[in-house]
Amino acid sequence: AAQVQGSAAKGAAFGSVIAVRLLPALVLGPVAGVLADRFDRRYTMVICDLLRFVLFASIPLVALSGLSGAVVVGWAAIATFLIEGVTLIWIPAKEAAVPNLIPKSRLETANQLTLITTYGLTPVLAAVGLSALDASVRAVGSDLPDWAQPAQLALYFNSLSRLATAIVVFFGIKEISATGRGGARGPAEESVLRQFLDGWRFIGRSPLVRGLVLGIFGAFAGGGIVIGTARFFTASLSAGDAAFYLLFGAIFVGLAVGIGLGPTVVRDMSRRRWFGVSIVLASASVLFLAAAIHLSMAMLGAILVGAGAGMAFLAGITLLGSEIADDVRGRVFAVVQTGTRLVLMVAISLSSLIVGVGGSRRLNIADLGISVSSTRLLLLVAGLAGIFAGVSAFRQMDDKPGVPVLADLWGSIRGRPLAAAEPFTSTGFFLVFEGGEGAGKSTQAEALAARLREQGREVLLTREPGATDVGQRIRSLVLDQPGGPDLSPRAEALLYAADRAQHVATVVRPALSRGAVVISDRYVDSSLAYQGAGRVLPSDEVSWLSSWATGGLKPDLVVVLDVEPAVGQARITARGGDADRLEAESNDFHERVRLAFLDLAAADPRRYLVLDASRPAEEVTAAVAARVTEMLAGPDAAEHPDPARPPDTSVEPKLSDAELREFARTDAGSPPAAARTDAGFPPAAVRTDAGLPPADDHPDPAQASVTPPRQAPPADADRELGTRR
Ligand SMILES: Nc1ncnc2c1ncn2[C@@H]1O[C@H](COP(=O)(O)OP(=O)(O)OP(=O)(O)O)[C@@H](O)[C@H]1O
Ligand SMILES: Cc1cn([C@H]2C[C@H](O)[C@@H](COP(=O)(O)O)O2)c(=O)[nH]c1=O
Repeated sequence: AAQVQGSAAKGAAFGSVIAVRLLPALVLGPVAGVLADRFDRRYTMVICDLLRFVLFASIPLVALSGLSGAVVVGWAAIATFLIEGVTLIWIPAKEAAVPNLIPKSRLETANQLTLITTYGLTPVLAAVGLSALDASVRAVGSDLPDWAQPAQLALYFNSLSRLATAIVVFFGIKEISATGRGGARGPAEESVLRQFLDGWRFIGRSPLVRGLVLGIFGAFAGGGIVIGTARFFTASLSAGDAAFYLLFGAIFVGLAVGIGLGPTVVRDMSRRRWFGVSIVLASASVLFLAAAIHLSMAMLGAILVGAGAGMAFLAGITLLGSEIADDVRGRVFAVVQTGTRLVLMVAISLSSLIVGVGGSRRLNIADLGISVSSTRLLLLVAGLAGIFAGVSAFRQMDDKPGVPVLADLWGSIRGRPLAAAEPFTSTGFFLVFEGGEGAGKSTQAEALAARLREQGREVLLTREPGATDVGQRIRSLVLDQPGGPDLSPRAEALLYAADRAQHVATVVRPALSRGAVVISDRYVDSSLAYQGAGRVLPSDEVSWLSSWATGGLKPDLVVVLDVEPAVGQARITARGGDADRLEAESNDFHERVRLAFLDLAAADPRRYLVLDASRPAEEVTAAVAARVTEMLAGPDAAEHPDPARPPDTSVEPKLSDAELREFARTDAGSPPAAARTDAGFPPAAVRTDAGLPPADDHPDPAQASVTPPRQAPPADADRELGTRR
């Protein structure tokens, strides 16, 4: 088509070639999915294979029949077209059946095997086998009968391989009928049209599927552009055909590496996240290709493109297989299959047309005479579009909102993926006071609690360690001295984490679920500062431990009361009593602790308020109250205009139970914007950390009592921890 003279004719020729290649996919693709979901998949596969057996065999047989060359070629084209069509029906039936035969945990390994054999081993074996056949047939002599020509033999082989598959599937894998959408159920009751429309509706409605489809199409579009521009690209490197094949080979090496080693490298990383990250990797590598000035750079880029695409492909089909219900799986696979063909063909054809026409242009920018190649521009656009698709897919599918992706990836590679926030719905506000010894945390926490109660809010004043029965025992283990246990830093970190886990599960979460304002004297940052910076344990490990203990619960606001250790120490001495194990640590230790608090605050200024705690207590209280009032009024002020009235939990959650359940099944990664928690805003709105809480995670407010650490709780509804000293 590209060689046709005249741009209009060229365009028409291109259009027809694309149309002919895509017609079977366009016509049969949508129906294929309905067939896979409507009928017994085993019979569908067997019938398709028998048809392919006949069609493949017919090509050489017609050639032998003595009909004219035009008829032979014409039939070969028609048969190929029909084979393509039948294959389009066979693939979704097979793809939708596989997840029913394999345990979910082994699906990825099965997909690895399928992809490596389909795209790696089998084509190579076929090429080697065919050339061996060709060589041995030629060795026999030139006067071979027509039926024994290598191409004819290859077609008979194809034909027989379909017959073999049909026999194996029919007699050997009867489970295909017994599981999932099997023949026992017979054709579905809805009409084909209805099923077809339902399939599309499902894809449009489900963020997971939308994300997958978007990501896969984006990746294929990028891949198509890379293939379409490859020859021009090697020319722009002043390299010849050999370089073109080298780059092509590099992409396949990358694919094999991605598919073969990807899961071993990322280990337990969420597959939803891995999918998005892989697409971004592939697309960023396309950008790298666009900028390559040497063949070695291009080779590296091509390997990375392949690796990213291979990982995305593997993650994508595994997610499709494992997360999509059996009754729509065939239709989803069919859409993906049809769409990818379409996107790939259009991307290859259009990109080669554009770069063919565009060539290389010399732009005179400020007399610099810069040469801009349309190939590279196109690669640039493809890379950017791919990154956009990857990021969008990631956002749609993310099942760990709030967990930083690079840290999560790194944790996964090291074998310690970060935990997703625990499912949880909150209408409350969580505030933490942090700081060194004697900074005034208890003083400020009590003052704030009193103010908020005056406004009619339910306030829970609590602390770490020691807010629960278990916590009190832990507190005396970690802090009592002399005569206390000689704790190692790790044991100390684990004890604080255990106290926190109990505290969050039995005190903090229940109160937040009720809509209370929870004020805690110390929380996670104390572990990061004392065990991390103070005891010099790796802070990411301490952070992981705390995040695991709390199920990812983050405060809405952390107030860091900053004071020089000497000043705090003087206040404690003035207060009287013996220094505990940590108070008795060196000045250097307490300096490290102080700097750690300041570093934590600097890294996330929206969630922290750092105050100079050497100022008079009342000034500090006023500053805290101003920030808290602003946050509590925040974007939700209109929702709870009367501060004397606690938030109306009867309107929460905003989604019905059924919607929440659906949401949790298909979209646990994307809580509605109003319900997000990680950034701290909106404080008084519903907080769902990860979609639907399991049934027993809805604590009964009546039972969600706080165990007082030192004295009985006051009789009123607000529960308070006793004064500590
Ligand atoms: N801004 C302030 N200026 C002077 N003294 C203060 C100030 N805030 C608190 N104090 C006093 O300092 C002492 C320690 O205060 P507080 O118990 O509130 O500190 P803390 O940070 O909770 O201590 P700890 O680290 O032991 O938990 C108390 O006697 C308190 O009255
Ligand atoms: C939560 C937490 C606390 N610590 C240390 C900090 C203090 O020295 C004590 C608690 O005493 P306080 O008088 O109640 O402030 O424990 C820690 O090292 N790690 C933590 O996670």
